[in-house]
Amino acid sequence: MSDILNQLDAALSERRHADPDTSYVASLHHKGLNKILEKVGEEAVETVLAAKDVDADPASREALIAETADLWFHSLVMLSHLGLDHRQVLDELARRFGVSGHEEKASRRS
Ligand SMILES: N=c1c2ncn([C@@H]3O[C@H](COP(=O)(O)OP(=O)(O)OP(=O)(O)O)[C@@H](O)[C@H]3O)c2ncn1[C@@H]1O[C@H](COP(=O)(O)O)[C@@H](O)[C@H]1O
Repeated sequence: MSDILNQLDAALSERRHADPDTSYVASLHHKGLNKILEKVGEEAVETVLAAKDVDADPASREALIAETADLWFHSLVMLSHLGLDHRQVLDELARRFGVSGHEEKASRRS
């Protein structure tokens, strides 16, 4: 999985300073953080709406996969805009791996 994430992050760095008229990634950076965050929020809502349809219509699984890809993509653009990339997120997931969410939450109270 991280092969495509590595490739995508390299493409995001490379396209950041491209011509906004020919690069969607460059156009997002050009419009700034607020526009990128707006897209992340919009894609998150579209992902939730697509997921709600899956029980009633299994064919909408493809729409859910596409919306989730849009959400991940725009989240990667957000990280890139702020000087971060997917590796820090994967490291954080690795750090949490095997730690029960209930246990972790309880440890925050003590
Ligand atoms: N993975 C993606 C990717 N996923 C989604 N999108 C774009 O994200 C946009 C989201 O769609 P929307 O319908 O929400 O957007 P919209 O309605 O056009 O946007 P608004 O004007 O309403 O804000 C579409 O334009 C998609 O084409 C992506 N654009 C680029 N990439 C990757 O980024 C690379 C560089 O792209 P460019 O910078 O465009 O060369 C590409 O080679 C791909 O690998």
